[in-house]
Amino acid sequence: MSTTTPDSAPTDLILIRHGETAWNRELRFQGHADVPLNDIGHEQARRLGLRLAGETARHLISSDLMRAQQTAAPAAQQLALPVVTSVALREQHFGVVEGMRADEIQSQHPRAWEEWLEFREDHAMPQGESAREFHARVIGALGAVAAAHRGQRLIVVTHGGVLDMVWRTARGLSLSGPRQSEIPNAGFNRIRIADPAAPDAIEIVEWADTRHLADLPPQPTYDQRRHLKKD
Ligand SMILES: O=C(O)[C@@H](CO)OP(=O)(O)O
Repeated sequence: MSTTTPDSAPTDLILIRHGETAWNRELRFQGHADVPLNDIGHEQARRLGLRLAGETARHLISSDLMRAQQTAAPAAQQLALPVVTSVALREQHFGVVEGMRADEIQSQHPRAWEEWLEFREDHAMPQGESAREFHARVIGALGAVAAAHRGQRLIVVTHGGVLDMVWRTARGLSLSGPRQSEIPNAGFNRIRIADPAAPDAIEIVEWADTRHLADLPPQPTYDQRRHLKKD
């Protein structure tokens, strides 16, 4: 029996947003800032590792930022896989506002904050990356990963913004406008890419499943304008 994978087989990607950090709980913009998991985030990662142990994944790829690598570590141990890191799977770059809460940005960079609230795809925070640039980076990176491991099952640990780009692309939504999907820390998402040469054609198979996180503290909730608390 042949063990090669037919060229037509879709690539199955399990996409994970990293576990919680102190800055997630404080609703601070993180972007490329390298923030570690907090205690809840480590417990989320541990539970995720147990859940992923049942997946026949062949590769484990992670954003090189610490919060993603720390989330990948228990799964790597369960599956006895090395973690391959990728700079291209980092969060959107938020430039000078990284580390700030919404109220701090509003007082220190009022114009940038006003523009942010318009959610235009060509807007970038000062010294940051626009949604359009970010989309090209991350969908290109996922296409390259799918091409390198065609027809296989992979685990990719990455960030909320990356998952937002995947959701918009799969649903044919504009890159402008606020997020329209739930993206919990350490949630489980599964997508398929049929043709790595056309990575925009994404099928969403499962999204935002958090059954493995039951009875952990509730995650901070956001209104449509990310980084603002709902209440
Ligand atoms: O950078 C951040 O603040 C958020 C934005 O979505 O991303 P993550 O916590 O997933 O890295």
